[in-house]
Amino acid sequence: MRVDLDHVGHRYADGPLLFHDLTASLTPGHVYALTGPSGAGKSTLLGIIAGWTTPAEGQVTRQGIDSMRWIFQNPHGVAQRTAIDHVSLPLLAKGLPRREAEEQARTLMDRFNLTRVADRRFAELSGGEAQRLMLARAFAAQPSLMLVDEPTAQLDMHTAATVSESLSRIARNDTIVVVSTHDPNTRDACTDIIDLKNYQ
Ligand SMILES: Nc1ncnc2c1ncn2[C@@H]1O[C@H](COP(=O)(O)OP(=O)(O)OP(=O)(O)O)[C@@H](O)[C@H]1O
Repeated sequence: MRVDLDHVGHRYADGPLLFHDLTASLTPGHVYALTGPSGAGKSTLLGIIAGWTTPAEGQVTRQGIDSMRWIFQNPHGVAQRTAIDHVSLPLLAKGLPRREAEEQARTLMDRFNLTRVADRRFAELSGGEAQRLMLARAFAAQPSLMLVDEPTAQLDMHTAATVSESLSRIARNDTIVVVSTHDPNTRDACTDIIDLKNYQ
């Protein structure tokens, strides 16, 4: 399972070249921070990695990527459903019996420090809890590729720190994780850094 970027660069129509000559191999077990100044093309590169945008330059090759999850800066959940329901659902969808799905969901939630709020409704969660829940839910689906766009952008510093801390623990040998971020704590929680500043 891997995504290879080979001399990738991008510009929109006749706009300026955002970045160029980016060569990198993304493999499971790593959490890649995608950093760079505002407008450098972080979200664009996430779209290129996902295969949604064709780069203006270079090649992207994907091997063994059969599922993908996006997590955006605003957590979206079902207000009246409990936190654990959100994490159990992808497990139930995979065919697990309810009891087993809930057991696995609780184990996952524990990893994201959500045990205390497992039975709370989504509407009652704090911003950091809701964002961590999005990470736990995405992991429950066991995607090969997980793309996280500015997960702490809407959070205060303390809450953001709890999300960054969870990111540091999500490296898994069956998922490639890429996180676009401005936040130095989030960057430091990742295992690798791709700084677009170096490709301008
Ligand atoms: N579909 C599009 N068509 C034309 N220009 C675009 C499109 N999407 C993004 N851009 C421009 O490309 C540049 C890079 O945008 P992008 O959102 O990838 O940057 P970013 O590094 O994620 O920025 P930020 O940190 O502010 O979120 C910006 O100038 C943006 O206005």
